[in-house]
Amino acid sequence: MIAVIQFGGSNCDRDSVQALESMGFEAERVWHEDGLPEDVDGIMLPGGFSYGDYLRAGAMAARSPIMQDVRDAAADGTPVLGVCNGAQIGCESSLTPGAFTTNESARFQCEHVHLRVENAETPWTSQYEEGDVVELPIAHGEGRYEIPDDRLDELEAAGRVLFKYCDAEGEVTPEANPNGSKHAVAGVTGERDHVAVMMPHPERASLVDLGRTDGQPVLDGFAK
Ligand SMILES: NC(=O)CC[C@H](N)C(=O)O
Repeated sequence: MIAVIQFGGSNCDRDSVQALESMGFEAERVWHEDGLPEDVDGIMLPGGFSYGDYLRAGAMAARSPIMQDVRDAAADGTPVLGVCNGAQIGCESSLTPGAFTTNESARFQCEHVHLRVENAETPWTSQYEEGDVVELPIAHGEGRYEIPDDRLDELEAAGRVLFKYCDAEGEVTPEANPNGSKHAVAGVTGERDHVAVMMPHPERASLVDLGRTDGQPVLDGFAK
């Protein structure tokens, strides 16, 4: 069973469960105060506005006791994927490096973007080829990836950048970077690649009925 953790203000938990179920996974919403069930095969931190994004997006949810269970499960090899607010929570709880902060535009942005697959050898990207261009939706006000330059160089060298924002041809340009993320980073892995976070929403592009399935390969990472 994949646990989709719900905090006060999460709003992509139902969509995430629906997308995962449509792909044949067993998935359940888990209220954070109830703690992590024992029989968990995967953990998704869904999008939304946990605690109203007060302090910094994800900062308060990261301090919920369930996040220690999530870190322990991740250390034991349970796959963890944080999407959007879940990505912010992932970074705020040290599952993944860096931080997501206010978009360069200082506005909430809701649009479709192109992403280039930087490393196709992670559970979340193994169904793509390196350099593939994927189209996924974004919807965030605090999606600008920030991290010290030398740390980012290390991550890039270690293949820990999953996706970069790019144009339709796969070129990484300032114009194609919707939020001003450093090096156009849209998603990174933790120390081990079964833990990953990304700002774009794969679950919003995983239902055949909605006409776009570019996100399914990401969610399929839970099966790896
Ligand atoms: N869709 C979401 O998860 C919203 C992300 C977030 N809390 C923001 O606006 O930055």
